[in-house]
Amino acid sequence: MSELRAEGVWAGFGSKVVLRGVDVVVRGGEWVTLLGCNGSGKTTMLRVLAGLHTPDQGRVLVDGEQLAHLRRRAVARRIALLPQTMPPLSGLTVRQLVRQGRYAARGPLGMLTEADDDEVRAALRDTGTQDWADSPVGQLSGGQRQRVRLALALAQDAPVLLLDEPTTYLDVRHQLEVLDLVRRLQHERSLTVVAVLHDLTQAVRYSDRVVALRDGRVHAEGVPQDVVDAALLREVYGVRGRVWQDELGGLVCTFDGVSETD
Ligand SMILES: Nc1ncnc2c1ncn2[C@@H]1O[C@H](COP(=O)(O)OP(=O)(O)OP(=O)(O)O)[C@@H](O)[C@H]1O
Repeated sequence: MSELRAEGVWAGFGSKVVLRGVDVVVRGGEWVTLLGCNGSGKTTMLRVLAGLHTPDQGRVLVDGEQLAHLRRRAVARRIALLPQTMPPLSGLTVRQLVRQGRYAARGPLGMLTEADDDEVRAALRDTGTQDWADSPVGQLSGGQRQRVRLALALAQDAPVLLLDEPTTYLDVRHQLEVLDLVRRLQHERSLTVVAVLHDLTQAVRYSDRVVALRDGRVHAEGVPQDVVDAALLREVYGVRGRVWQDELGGLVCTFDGVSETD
């Protein structure tokens, strides 16, 4: 199980400061969800955690090793990222694309072995994408493509999985299927998961802990039941709403409107 730790991270784009001294600890095997309104820095934080965006100050450690001291491939063996957007997928078939996940771990000149193909098959099977293995990715629907992209990240077989809005484009059934799948893999493969989710009910249901960002700082963190409340809706999202427990014990958020105070 891998622990991911960000210490005092400041990061941005040129003179634009996005993250202002963020500390986040994700313990091995834990699922932490980053919350926050549009533009609050969630994607930037995920990219910092993936070693793809270099902080201006502070550092990120995976199992006590600084990402900045690891080679790109060594990072890829430890951390896989499902990004929010991907470049156009050209004419690759689903299998060819998912095999790219193995090259991320092996290097572009590395030969793929039977064991690599087993990983690819497992990723296709686990995401329910094996029926499209020989179809061009470009011919799939947005939701089907999203599941293929998850397969690509899983094929990397890294102990840390970072997911930037993994349920985008998915209908509600496939949203739950993907989140259930990630939770199953979290337990079966002892994955450490950091996700960005916009649906608060889902965030509460699937996360061990949540970290809410506001103006580039950690505004609140903890177990979801402690953190997600009406004050968080107002302070972090600027909406009036209620958070209540349904008869099955799950937290549900109901929104009444945009807050006048924020
Ligand atoms: N490449 C870039 N160049 C300049 N500014 C950027 C760039 N990428 C993001 N930003 C800015 O950084 C801030 C944080 O963006 P980020 O994508 O991290 O937010 P987010 O919380 O993930 O938002 P969303 O919920 O909309 O995905 C925003 O103000 C955004 O405009």
